[in-house]
Amino acid sequence: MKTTTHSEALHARPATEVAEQLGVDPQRGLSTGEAKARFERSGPNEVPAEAGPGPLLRLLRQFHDPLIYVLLLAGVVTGLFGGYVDAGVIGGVVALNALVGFVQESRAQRALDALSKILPADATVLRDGVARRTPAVRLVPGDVVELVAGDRVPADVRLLEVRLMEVDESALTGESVPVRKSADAVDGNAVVADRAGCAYSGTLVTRGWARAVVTATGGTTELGGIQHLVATAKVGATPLTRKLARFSRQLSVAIVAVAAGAFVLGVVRGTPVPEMFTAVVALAVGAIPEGLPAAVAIVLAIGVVRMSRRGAIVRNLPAVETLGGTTVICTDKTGTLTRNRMTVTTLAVAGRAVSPEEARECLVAGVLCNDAQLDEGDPTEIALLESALAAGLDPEAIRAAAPRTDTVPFESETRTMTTVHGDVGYLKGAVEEVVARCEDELVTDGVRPLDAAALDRVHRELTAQGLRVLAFARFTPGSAPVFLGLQAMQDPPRPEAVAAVGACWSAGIEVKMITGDHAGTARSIAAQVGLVDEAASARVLTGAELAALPEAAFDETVAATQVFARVSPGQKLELVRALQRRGHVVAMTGDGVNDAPALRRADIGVAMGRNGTDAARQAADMVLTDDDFASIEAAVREGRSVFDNLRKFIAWTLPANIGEGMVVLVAILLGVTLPIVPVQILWINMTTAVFLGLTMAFEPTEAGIMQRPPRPPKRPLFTGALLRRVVLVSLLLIMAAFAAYQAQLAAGVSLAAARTSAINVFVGVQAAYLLSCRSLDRPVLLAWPGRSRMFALGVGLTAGLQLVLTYVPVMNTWFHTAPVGAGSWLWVLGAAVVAFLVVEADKLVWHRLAARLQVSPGPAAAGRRVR
Ligand SMILES: Nc1ncnc2c1ncn2[C@@H]1O[C@H](COP(=O)(O)OP(=O)(O)OP(=O)(O)O)[C@@H](O)[C@H]1O
Repeated sequence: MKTTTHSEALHARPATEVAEQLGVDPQRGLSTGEAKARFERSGPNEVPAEAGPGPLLRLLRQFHDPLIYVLLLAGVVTGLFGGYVDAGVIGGVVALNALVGFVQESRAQRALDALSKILPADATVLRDGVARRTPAVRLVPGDVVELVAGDRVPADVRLLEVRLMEVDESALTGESVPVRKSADAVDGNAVVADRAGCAYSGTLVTRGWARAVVTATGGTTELGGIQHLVATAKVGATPLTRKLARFSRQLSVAIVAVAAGAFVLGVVRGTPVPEMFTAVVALAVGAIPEGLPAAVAIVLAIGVVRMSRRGAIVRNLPAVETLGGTTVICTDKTGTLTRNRMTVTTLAVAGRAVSPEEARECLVAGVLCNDAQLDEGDPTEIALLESALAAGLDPEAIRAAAPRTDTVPFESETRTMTTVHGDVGYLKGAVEEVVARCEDELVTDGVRPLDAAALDRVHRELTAQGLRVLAFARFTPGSAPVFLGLQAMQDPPRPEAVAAVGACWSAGIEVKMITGDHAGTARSIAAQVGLVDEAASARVLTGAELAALPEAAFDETVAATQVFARVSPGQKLELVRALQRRGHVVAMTGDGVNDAPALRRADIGVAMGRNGTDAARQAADMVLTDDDFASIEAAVREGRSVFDNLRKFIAWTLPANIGEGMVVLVAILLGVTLPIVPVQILWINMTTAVFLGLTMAFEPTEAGIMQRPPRPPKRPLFTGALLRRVVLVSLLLIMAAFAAYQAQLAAGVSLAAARTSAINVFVGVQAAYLLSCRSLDRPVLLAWPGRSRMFALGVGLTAGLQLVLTYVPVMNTWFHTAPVGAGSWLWVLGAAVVAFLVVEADKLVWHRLAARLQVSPGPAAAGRRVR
């Protein structure tokens, strides 16, 4: 690992000295002006992205393809034998293909690049004595920052003041056990992993708090030095793209073999070598679905962009595929199903609801044991400030009168928070936790032993209304706390979440709630959002019950439970595992540092963009910009749509390609003149692949997409139905082209005109089949997916191009075509209609058959309820 003498000096010296050397007062931070001046010098705090290849290189790379080499060779050979025009056309087609590939690649990449920048990365920075959230890119050496559990360390820092801090440095050192930090200097020779007094950019604070001074930013950090910065969204291979790439390689080899055979056969029969050579090259180029992997990447990228518009940012491409197959969604309650806008509605003291006057001590505790400001902080704590304000108290004055001397911050594990203000301390948190530590409670006329039964009764009443209940206690350090009372707050469900939960149910996707809140509250909110029919019938398990489950019954009980309450983050991982063992594809939400393992393990880890921690976002496959459950449902819908569109694209492209190749092959085998000559095959291949095939990537979501069960995880991409369709349509294409060609010749037109008819018929059938592909399994007119501008545009453009090919003289010269009459166009129309009807009839027959052979329901369908 790279160590500079400069940073060695920093970790080996006392923190105060380091601050001094960096010219900053640790209590005040830099001044805004100084920070600005330093920013000019140091530049933004980001690791300069590795410059990718320039546009020219990327364009040239489009030619780096064995197929293109063959094609270019064919062009050269054709040219050498005097076929200058054909050679030119081949060259033009190759150039066009490269250009289209270049433009598409750039667009997909740009869309994804833009997305990766949406993820916010802020840091708490002290400047002019005030702590503020500031974009981490603005940090400069000398800045004083505060770090708490959940933060990603925004730059290399020397720790000034540390409270129980632990940092996960695995991104840097590979060591996955979090490291304990302190403000102490260590030996000058210590390696990065042993420098307790420093923290490094990109590592994660897993526990505690610290104040630190920035020592290095941007490219000069340890992480920048070794170029390890975790890039966010990346274009990468997915299981599907890998499968497809393998498939198209295998197919290519087979086709090349067939072409070689055809070449030998043709030459033996006496066809001139150059002519035969261009013919088999056309066969190969026509039949090989060279655009398949690229098209799949484009479809996925479009899916990512569409999802981002619906509030879901996908961090890795395979997630788009997986999303569509999700069978269960495990979601948080607060903020995801509810608005995370809390209002205290009830105060209770001594086991009964009381007026604000009677709950004064409880309200004061809510103000003091609280990190929020009225306009900033944890919504739960803001609600406590507001309730005090509403009761006529002045939070600022209360805080000023009792300055805080110590804090034990809130953690999901302990569910409590403690503050000390000189000789009085306050405790707030989950009712069970606080009660367990109190023996006495405050009543109007003094202190009496805690009436647990009365408290329990009122607590149960409050949670049954879906209220989130916090308990408060006061203590003098060293003695047992006195119970002060309860504040119960309302957090209304999001209306859009209610609709989304319903949509998930009808899509055969189970929704489970996992919350740190009380079982009663969870049960009531579950009923309010429609996650269960009524609160009483909900199957609710608490974290403690979960822990006590016998192993044998664990998976089954988890699968049958809808609400999990008082769950610790560690248990989320167990839940994911149990559901996966039951064959589920699991989406799991999380926002805390401790949720990271569960998010990683889940098939789709979902983190919150607004209220989540960086740690959760790093571990997630998808980030919700609005923290809203409805966005998960929308993403699943898009995921299904993407998968549909992929299948549609493949179902269209394979027969089109095979048909193109087979026209040549069949003619060679039969020893007849070619109905479509090589340059024409190239024309068809290039124009239709782009203007017809790619429109499938833009198909709107089919109606009813969320009314069918999730795709079984193991269903292969190439189903029997798809293969049958490929054979059928390839045959249709070949027959139509040959029939039109022969009929036109018989009618006495020129060879060029007959071939032009064959081309137009071929393209016409491809367009008709494209229409049919808009719904793969059901007759398209019955399952009409709605208007698609892209589809109309694609078909329109293709028609226009065919007219140009047919009637523009220069095209006639280049492509050996000739103007045709009305009779020829009737052939096009007829063939298109017949092909369309045949495919639709085929769907109808198989649809009926499939309905009769009803497949047995999968795990998700079994758990589905009728609503
Ligand atoms: N700031 C806080 N101070 C003290 N106790 C708190 C605080 N916030 C929450 N609690 C207590 O801890 C419990 C668990 O809260 P936590 O934030 O872990 O889960 P949650 O937000 O209710 O649920 P979810 O996991 O659905 O977001 C709450 O029910 C409450 O009793």
